[in-house]
Amino acid sequence: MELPTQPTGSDVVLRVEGLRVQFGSVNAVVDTSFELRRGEFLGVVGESGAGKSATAKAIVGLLAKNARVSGTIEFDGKNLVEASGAHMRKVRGRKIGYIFQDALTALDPVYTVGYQLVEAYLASNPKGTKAEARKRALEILEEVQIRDAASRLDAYPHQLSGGMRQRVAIAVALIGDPDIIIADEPTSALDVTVQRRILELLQKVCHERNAAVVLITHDLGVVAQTCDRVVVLYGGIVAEEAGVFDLFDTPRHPYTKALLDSLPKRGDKDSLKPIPGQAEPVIGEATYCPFVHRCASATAICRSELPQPSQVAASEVRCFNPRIEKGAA
Ligand SMILES: Nc1ncnc2c1ncn2[C@@H]1O[C@H](COP(=O)(O)OP(=O)(O)OP(=O)(O)O)[C@@H](O)[C@H]1O
Repeated sequence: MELPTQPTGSDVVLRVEGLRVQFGSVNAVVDTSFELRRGEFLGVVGESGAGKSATAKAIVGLLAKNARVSGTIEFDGKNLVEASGAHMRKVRGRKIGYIFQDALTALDPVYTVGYQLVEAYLASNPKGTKAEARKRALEILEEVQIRDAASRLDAYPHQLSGGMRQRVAIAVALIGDPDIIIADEPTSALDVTVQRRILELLQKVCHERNAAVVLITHDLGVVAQTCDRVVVLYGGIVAEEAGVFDLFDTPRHPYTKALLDSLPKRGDKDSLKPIPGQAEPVIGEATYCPFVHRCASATAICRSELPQPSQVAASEVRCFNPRIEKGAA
């Protein structure tokens, strides 16, 4: 289906509307909507099973074959949900780059770093020459701060450390100059210091290119460090969407509040409050709030209806009983 280009403002580069992903009777993504604006870092946060990866994979067309997808993922005037495999192969890597948690799965173990960068460059620049691609590969390795970049071109992925591999994965994602990067838990396999450096690098190189980033993570610390705006997923719906400052300052959804309370506070081990209970997969139609079993603010309506998005001050919230602080609009 052809869609009119940019219907919701010229700075919107990707629009997800009513996205649904089902694996048999499991509703991995129930009904998810958000927009991504040019040059911004959008965090998609939530616990395991919330539907983060399914959302990311739907955007790049890499869902498992048993997935049923509906809704709209509007990019460049097309609904990617209905796009052909050939169209997705053109979009992926060239216009939408992606970085996954484990660079070892993203990088091909049998090819050198240089070969993979050259291939990625030529896929996005079919008229380019091998010499040009090799030059660009070297430049981008230097840009992602790989020391001794010239000799690393001939290295195989397993010869590099985890942090270096993730830098190479970032280089592969960026070499085609995409408008968007989807980064799914890009640093969770790395130790904390390497994680911080990689995130700073991702921020720097994406800001320089004005590339927008969807950063998928279960780690609110990562969100605070890097993101402009945040989408909180729970049970396959967007529980809350807000600017990063508003989200941390005045969480409106009881789940967002619980997530923030579950973070360890500096110097106060007793402050940590884990969220009681466990997230449950959504089986069949979603007819009530998915957070209801764990929510201290739940009322009768939460058990019988799925809340729709509503605006509370600067946040969009799907909750019948959002947190409305004194003084908030
Ligand atoms: N290929 C699949 N077949 C069947 N069910 C799947 C498949 N992939 C995901 N699911 C289910 O869909 C739901 C959402 O999974 P998803 O991987 O999107 O969650 P997530 O938020 O990314 O979690 P995590 O942080 O653990 O990766 C889960 O209940 C999961 O078991």
